[in-house]
Amino acid sequence: MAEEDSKAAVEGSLKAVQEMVESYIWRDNSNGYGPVDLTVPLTTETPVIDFAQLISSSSAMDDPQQLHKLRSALSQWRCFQVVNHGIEDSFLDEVRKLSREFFHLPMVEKQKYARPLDGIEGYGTDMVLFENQPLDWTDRLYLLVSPKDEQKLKFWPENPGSFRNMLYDYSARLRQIEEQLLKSIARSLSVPDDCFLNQFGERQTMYARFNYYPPCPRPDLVLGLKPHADGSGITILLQDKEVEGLQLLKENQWFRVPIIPHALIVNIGDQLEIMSNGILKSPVHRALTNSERERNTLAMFCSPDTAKDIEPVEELVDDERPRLYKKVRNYPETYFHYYQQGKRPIDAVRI
Ligand SMILES: O=C(O)CCC(=O)C(=O)O
Ligand SMILES: [Fe+2]
Repeated sequence: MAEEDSKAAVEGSLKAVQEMVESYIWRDNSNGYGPVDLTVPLTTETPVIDFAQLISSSSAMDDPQQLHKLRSALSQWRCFQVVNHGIEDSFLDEVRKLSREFFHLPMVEKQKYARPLDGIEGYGTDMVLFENQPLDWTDRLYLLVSPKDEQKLKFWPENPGSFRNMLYDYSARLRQIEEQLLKSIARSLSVPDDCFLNQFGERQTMYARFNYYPPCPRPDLVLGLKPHADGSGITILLQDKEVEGLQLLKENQWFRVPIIPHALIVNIGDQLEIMSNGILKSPVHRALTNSERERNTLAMFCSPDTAKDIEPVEELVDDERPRLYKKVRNYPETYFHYYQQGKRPIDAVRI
């Protein structure tokens, strides 16, 4: 190769790397969520709900105090941490260990479960749908867990060996917690216990998203996960036990969510916002990166059956509070489209 040509080739590839790096930089252009900020306050008051006490308050012996606590957690933070949920600490540690082991496998092994270009399930990075889309500094494994007959096992890792069983067990345990929470949330709003669950239907969906954030040299410029609210009904998140990273937007200010090692974080998704006629709101949140340590989290998205219409429950619509959202079916479809543009999908279904 002539000297000039090889110089051009080097410059070309440097430019390509430069462009790649640029595409990870979070630019706060039009959406107003602000720049990456590593110094925001820690939320000392993120509500903590004792699940065992909450459940006993949903039985005949009603305990209004727990329901009030839940109601105020939801209206102030739109999110809470659940302790005493009945899942053993050792099992949660096992879930974390297996997910870390998966992401540490050689790329050729992980590629066996790679997400196809036109699909959403499998192992991979952000779907790039638009020019200038800021990329998330993360690898993910995204799997549909329910309904069972729609699982695509070809994307479910067989390595580590107990990964699949772990996911079966974990999702079954979470399903029970989810159903109890939806009943308690309904009760805290003084509407019939089953009104949200009925809209979720017999074939409600559950997706697991394993998030792996590798160490990033510029946590001040690059986000692990850009600001978003979840498109689920509710999301149950297992945070990393040691490395913090989740931030929550409350009244236009970002707060760091503290680690409670064996708690589950629950947040409202857009579809429960719709069903509650906006009395509940889905919180905007984002994940930061860390320059020294990787971070692993597992989000379980629990949502209504995509073949069913969802809409505000009638008990929460009246003359004083008119209906605020349209009837929608298959909300996740709308969601993905808007999400990747950094827009709020919920705005598309407001009346
Ligand atoms: O990793 C986190 O802390 C947040 C994950 C999350 O928000 C999501 O997967 O939707
Ligand atoms: Fe999220």
